Amino acid sequence: MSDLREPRVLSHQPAANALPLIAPNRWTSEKGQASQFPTRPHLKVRSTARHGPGSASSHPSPSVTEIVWLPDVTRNTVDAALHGGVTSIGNFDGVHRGHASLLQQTRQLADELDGPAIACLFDPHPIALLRPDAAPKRLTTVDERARRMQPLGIDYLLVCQTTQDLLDLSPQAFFRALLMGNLRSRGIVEGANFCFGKDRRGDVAMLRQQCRNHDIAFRAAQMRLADGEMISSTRIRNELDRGRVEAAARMMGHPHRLSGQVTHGDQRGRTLGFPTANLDDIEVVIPAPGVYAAWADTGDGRYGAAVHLGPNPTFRSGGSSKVEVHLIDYSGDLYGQTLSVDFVDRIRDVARFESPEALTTQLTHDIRSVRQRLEQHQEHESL
Ligand SMILES: Cc1cc2nc3c(=O)[nH]c(=O)nc-3n(C[C@H](O)[C@H](O)[C@H](O)COP(=O)(O)O)c2cc1C
Ligand SMILES: Nc1ncnc2c1ncn2[C@@H]1O[C@H](COP(=O)(O)OP(=O)(O)OP(=O)(O)O)[C@@H](O)[C@H]1O
Repeated sequence: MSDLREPRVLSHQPAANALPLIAPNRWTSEKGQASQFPTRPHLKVRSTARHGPGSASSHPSPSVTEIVWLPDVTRNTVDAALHGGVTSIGNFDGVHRGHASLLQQTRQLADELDGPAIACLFDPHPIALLRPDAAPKRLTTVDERARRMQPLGIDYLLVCQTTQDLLDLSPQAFFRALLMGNLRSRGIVEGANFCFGKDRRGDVAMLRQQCRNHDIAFRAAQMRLADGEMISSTRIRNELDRGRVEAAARMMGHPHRLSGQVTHGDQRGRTLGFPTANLDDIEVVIPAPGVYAAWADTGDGRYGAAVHLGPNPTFRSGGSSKVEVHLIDYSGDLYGQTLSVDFVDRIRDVARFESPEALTTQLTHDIRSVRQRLEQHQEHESL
């Protein structure tokens, strides 16, 4: 059986904890006031590759996907470096295969027009303001989205603060404020189902017409399907809610990643022979309860991992739901660190065992299943 520990290589995707820390609510300054551009911190996502294979842009764009925060689309202006580029607007949650194909076309048109490639999203998710009870938990943080966009050649991720004023803009006013007034866009790329402006009244036909009126290039991206159905962030969330992490990964083109701070659990895991890192402060969707095969990234290395999501029904005190990670072939102290977990497959349901010994026997089987599954995954990845 091969060692599932992998040496740490500086890759295109640095570990989450390698990034500078920024306050959780970036739209609020320490005094509780919305801070004004350009005091907003810019987060640079570093990488070695620039615009993906075959790209030959002459535009002097940065070698990172830089996050730019815009608190008020109608009142604040962006830096001139973002002017005259190609823009694609959406939520880009999960940066799935449909988004990837759209963003690659954004890069391509930006190269043709010799301008920056810009992805633009709204934070918080508009539904959080419109119907707070229905707001979905996100698949990816903004930082993670930027990290995923870098190999696709996106120069800037513009994050516009969602406000009621912004949601009240008509499609025409939205087009004027953001795409003309602010970004001075020379090209726009969107998928066929794109809607914009108050009550989502603007559609692709209207956008195309507006672009024609203002001499802006417009390209409609082909919608990407999986199993005959359109890929969407909503569909991926639904798969994760059902524990189908493999189906979610197929649609995203990468496993679902969850990061958290390692905290103290009940200290029971080590007595069972399987110590676990308990994760807190998780900002993204947690898949359905169950036992999963995953890769865990400590910042110093990547390890195969058996992940337990849910309660510990075997123990009387185990009623609350937890995220527990057992790193295979690891010994060390992870308390206080950030740990990232990439979900590969679901192994089984959570069960109640007659005794701690029966649970330990099951855990031994689980680790074997996880190893096998990760070895297959590794082989598949290297093809
Ligand atoms: C791979 C794996 C599978 C697990 N499956 C179950 C399970 O089916 N039922 C259960 O009660 N606990 C399960 N557990 C959780 C253990 O009960 C838990 O790790 C133990 O109680 C330690 O808790 P602590 O980290 O808070 O000390 C599992 C843990 C791991 C790592
Ligand atoms: N499957 C897809 N193929 C190609 N483009 C897509 C696909 N899904 C979305 N897009 C396009 O990506 C841009 C961003 O879309 P957005 O992030 O809002 O989409 P989504 O994944 O459908 O999300 P949600 O499920 O929350 O509606 C839009 O132009 C949209 O048309």
